[in-house]
Amino acid sequence: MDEVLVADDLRKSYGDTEALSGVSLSVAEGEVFGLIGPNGAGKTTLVRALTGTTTVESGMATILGGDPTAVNRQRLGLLPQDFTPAGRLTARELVAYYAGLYDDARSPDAVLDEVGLADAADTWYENLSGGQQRRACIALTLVNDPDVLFLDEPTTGIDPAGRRSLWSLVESLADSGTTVFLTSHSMAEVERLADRVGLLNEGQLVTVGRPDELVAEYGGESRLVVRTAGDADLDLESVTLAPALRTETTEDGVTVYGVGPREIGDAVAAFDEAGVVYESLVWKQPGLEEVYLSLTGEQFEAARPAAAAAIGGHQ
Ligand SMILES: Nc1ncnc2c1ncn2[C@@H]1O[C@H](COP(=O)(O)OP(=O)(O)OP(=O)(O)O)[C@@H](O)[C@H]1O
Repeated sequence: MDEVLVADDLRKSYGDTEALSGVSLSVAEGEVFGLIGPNGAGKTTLVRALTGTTTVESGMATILGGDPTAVNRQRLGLLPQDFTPAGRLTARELVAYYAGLYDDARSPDAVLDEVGLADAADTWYENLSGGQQRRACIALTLVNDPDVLFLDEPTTGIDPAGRRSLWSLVESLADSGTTVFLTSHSMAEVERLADRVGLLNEGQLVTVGRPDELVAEYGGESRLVVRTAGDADLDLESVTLAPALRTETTEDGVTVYGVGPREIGDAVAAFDEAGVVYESLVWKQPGLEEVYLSLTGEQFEAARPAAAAAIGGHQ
């Protein structure tokens, strides 16, 4: 399969800030590549290098086999994170305006229909809801039927049903051969859409792989989260868990690591038999979010353990 995007040891600094510290990757035709990473990791800079809108100090980028600054712009679609088109044009006028910039553009109404905006086609952009505005922006990137589509946080502000329909749209675009470079902070979005994921942290590509590969390698164990808020006297010694399980006490309960799908019943029974009063029990399988947290070293406040205890069950 042809490589549509290639980054080879890209380096770029802004003053003392090294935004890209030797990034190499390639994306094949029809692939959806998901780029994740913390704020300031260098994601936008990488997209800009790949689309020829910023220069790099060293390394090489190619898009559709050529230099990004020389690429035929008719073949690209780019949805930036922040993009505000003219407010006093209707959705249809906006799409028609952008269609006029290309030699060969799609029908504005067909594109509006595709992003779920057919009913709001005659509404001024400024009067569309936030989610509708984002859909209109996506429509603008599709009007030239691009071969390569860069989407930066495409579904921010879009309601859950709309998000799912846009995910289906991205999937069908990829099925028809469009290469998609997706930047997102939504792990659910990336897990659903991306064939491969790259995690960028402090200008370096920390890992690249299929979502399931990354989850298997870095996601950690499945776990049972027991919330016992108010039960300050939780006595783990009295909970007879299988020896292989590991527990960690948190501010509002306990997390039991290593609980597979078939062990959930026994683990819950162990808490019941010990008379533990719990508010909720949640079984979690690791996903891309756990990969992200483990590789970036970030933690959600709520997930921070108050104290850790490895009891390994009761022997
Ligand atoms: N034009 C610029 N001038 C100075 N510094 C910049 C410029 N653009 C980016 N940077 C810096 O380079 C680093 C990488 O920024 P970049 O925008 O690529 O990160 P990002 O991963 O896209 O972040 P976010 O998730 O917040 O959008 C940051 O430290 C940022 O402050």
